[in-house]
Amino acid sequence: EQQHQHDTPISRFQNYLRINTAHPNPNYTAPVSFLTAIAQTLNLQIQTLHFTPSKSKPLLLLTWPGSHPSLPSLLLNSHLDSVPAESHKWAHPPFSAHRTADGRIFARGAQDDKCIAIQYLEAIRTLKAADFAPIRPVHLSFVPDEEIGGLDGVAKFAASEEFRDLNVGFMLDEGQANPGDEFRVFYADRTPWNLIVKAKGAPGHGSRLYDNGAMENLMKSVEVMTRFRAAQFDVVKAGKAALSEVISVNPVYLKSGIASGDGFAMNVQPSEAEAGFDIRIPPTVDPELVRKRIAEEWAPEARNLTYQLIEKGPTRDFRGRPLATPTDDSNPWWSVFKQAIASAGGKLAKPEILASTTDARFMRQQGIPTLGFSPMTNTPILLHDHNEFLKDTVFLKGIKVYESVISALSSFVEISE
Ligand SMILES: CSCC[C@H](NC=O)C(=O)O
Ligand SMILES: [Zn+2]
Ligand SMILES: [Zn+2]
Repeated sequence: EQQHQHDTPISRFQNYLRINTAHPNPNYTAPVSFLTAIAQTLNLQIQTLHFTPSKSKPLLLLTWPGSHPSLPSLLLNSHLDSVPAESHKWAHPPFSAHRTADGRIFARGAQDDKCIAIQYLEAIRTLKAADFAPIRPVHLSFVPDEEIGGLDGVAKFAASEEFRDLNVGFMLDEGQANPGDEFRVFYADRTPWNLIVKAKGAPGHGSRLYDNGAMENLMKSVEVMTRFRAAQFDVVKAGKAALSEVISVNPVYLKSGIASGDGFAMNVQPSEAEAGFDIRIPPTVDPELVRKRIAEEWAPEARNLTYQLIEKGPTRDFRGRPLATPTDDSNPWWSVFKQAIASAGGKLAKPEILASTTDARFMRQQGIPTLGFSPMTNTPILLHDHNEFLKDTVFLKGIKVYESVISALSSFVEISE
């Protein structure tokens, strides 16, 4: 039966997955054309925005107008790009969107996050077919470069006049799968920092023992950071916090040595050494304390160390508050969202902080309440992994969930006290 249906929610999902938008050279033209064509069939308003002079990083913005255009709107966000895939390590090619007999659809982006892009649109298709009309405007943004930090995507969009004109009251962005049967929801991300520590020291013969070599200076630094890492991890291991609630510090590269031929001069102690770290800061931590720790303990000048700290996005909103969206009755959007999940027959897990990072931080910076949500239950967490897949039944159930969520969020009118 399925084989005879060439234009279904599943086939549209598969066709979207077949567009290779993996870094380092994501094709942004093809997905924008593909989604534009769908938007035309749904009679949505269509805009393509550019925030780079070369116009190579389009942002597609769709609008379903509301009957009360002056009310704050709902924004549904997803990113166009994906991380690279090592094809030869996959059971099915990562841009084939191959569907197995048991319904698993394999593709890079199946979970992260092309599912939600098509689910938003399919939910709108169903709602329109049922003559549902939103009170608030509903906007959909399909953005470039999330996987590389979003600086030419959401960061510029969130700061733009076009964005201000949307008068966004609430945003939904991507979340993460759950192997269990509850829907996960995320009220904050951790902020990513890159730290590069550089050591200098006296060079010398490989046989000599002396103080203050570059390697020794760097390794002391690595030791101190490793101890901090272990202490944070112990808190998690003791069950006192989730992984996403502590600071993570992970070394990602080490660089030193005097090149010689195909290898290194083994009897020369080098005069320079360098290490790179991925650091993630939860919203509960004062970032200033981490900056201080880096300067005083991890890379002190006194040990001949210098460092470069690249903070990839904000840690506080424009009022100086942590980037976290309230998930209690103080946030009317939360209550409506929660109720809509229940109406769709779903169970909601306890709201979490996301261990990684999404575009949501730039919206929270603007003070816009934003939840991370990808309706994937009974699904292994495969984002950025080999053999990323999503089951057809899970994908279709997600459309139903969004029908409930989009209709509820776009039609509630806040009762002011
Ligand atoms: C430097 S921002 C990188 C954003 C990226 N997002 C998804 O994986 C992440 O590493 O969490
Ligand atoms: Zn993602
Ligand atoms: Zn990702």
